[in-house]
Amino acid sequence: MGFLNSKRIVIKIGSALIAPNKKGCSSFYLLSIAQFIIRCRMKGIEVVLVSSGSVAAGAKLFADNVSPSVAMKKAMAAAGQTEMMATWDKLFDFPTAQILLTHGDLRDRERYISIKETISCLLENGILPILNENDTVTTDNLKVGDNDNMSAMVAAAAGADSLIICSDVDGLYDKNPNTHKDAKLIPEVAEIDAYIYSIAGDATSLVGTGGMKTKIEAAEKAVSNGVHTYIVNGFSERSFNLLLEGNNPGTYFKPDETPMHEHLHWMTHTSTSQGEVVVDNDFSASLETESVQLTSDEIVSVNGDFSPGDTILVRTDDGTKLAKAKTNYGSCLLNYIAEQSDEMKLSGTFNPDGPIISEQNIAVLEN
Ligand SMILES: Nc1ncnc2c1ncn2[C@@H]1O[C@H](COP(=O)(O)OP(=O)(O)O)[C@@H](O)[C@H]1O
Ligand SMILES: N[C@@H](CCC(=O)OP(=O)(O)O)C(=O)O
Repeated sequence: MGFLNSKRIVIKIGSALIAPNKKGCSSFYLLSIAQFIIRCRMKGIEVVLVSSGSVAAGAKLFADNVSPSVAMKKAMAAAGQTEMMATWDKLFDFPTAQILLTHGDLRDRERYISIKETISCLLENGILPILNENDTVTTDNLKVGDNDNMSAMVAAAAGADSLIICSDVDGLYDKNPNTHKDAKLIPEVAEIDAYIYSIAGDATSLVGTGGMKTKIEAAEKAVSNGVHTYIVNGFSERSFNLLLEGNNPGTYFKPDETPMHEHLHWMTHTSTSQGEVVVDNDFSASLETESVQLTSDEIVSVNGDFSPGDTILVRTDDGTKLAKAKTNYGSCLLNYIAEQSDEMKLSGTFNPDGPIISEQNIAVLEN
């Protein structure tokens, strides 16, 4: 089992564990989680914490909080975040650090590198990084939206070997255990396929976001990065004891044997496309070969506004998503290339500064 051999882990804690029933923060469940973190560190395992709960923690401060507006939820997050950090902080006798992120930060390569470097520097200095989404400044376009997916992105940024997602149930069941008494726990998932997604439902608790669906999305991101991934019951101290004994307390997702290269993983699972290039079937066919190169004669059209270095989606006219790639050209120049005469495009030689996308920067998507 992978966990005990880990050098660095990410542990994600859901809202229900921090602020059960939206009545402010409670250390009731956090005590055994903090003990686990301390014991990991004593074993030499570096720990990064992704903690939800700011909205749930702040809710009690707002009079009419039954169906809060978006603005009120952001205010709850701002108020609850300080209480949540203070609650964690008093459980440790080593320093903690707060990192608040949006998807806008994670999908920008420079800011992503900065996050990576900060996390590593904190760990090297014995400080526990505690991350959450910066709910107050997010917009629909900028947010990850749930901390399950964010924890997988953080696991990649941190270069973690294991991701432990602590929830309010024992793991992934063949159906929602809160609504089906006969639901059975699935101890191990070797491959995340359509069946696994079909059994993963939404949250049914008062405070959770995303339910099992976002945990499966997170697991998919993590295993493709070679990360041992677990969904465990964070209410139970037993889960943490079992992990520390090298056993699986919930559902274990086996990591891919050949993890994606770091940059390709970031492009596929963290970055979002700033625009798209529609290509012909010759390019689709070339994806099956050893040397993939997009030439000007294979471009059908260019959509969106992007700059050199941005991530773009490469797709066919019928909408099939072929690849995500880092473009060496901006949309203006690619539009110009796409509009050239057939003779010029046929030569495929409009290449003043090298290839349109470089082979090592193409992440082929599975359809
Ligand atoms: N197949 C399933 N197995 C386990 N839980 C499921 C399943 N489908 C839906 N769920 C729901 O997912 C919930 C956990 O997700 P969520 O409430 O978002 O928790 P968290 O706050 O820990 O992220 C469970 O309480 C359960 O109601
Ligand atoms: N950023 C939000 C948490 C969002 C979220 O994913 O919540 P959860 O499903 O409880 O992990 C908060 O701090 O309230």
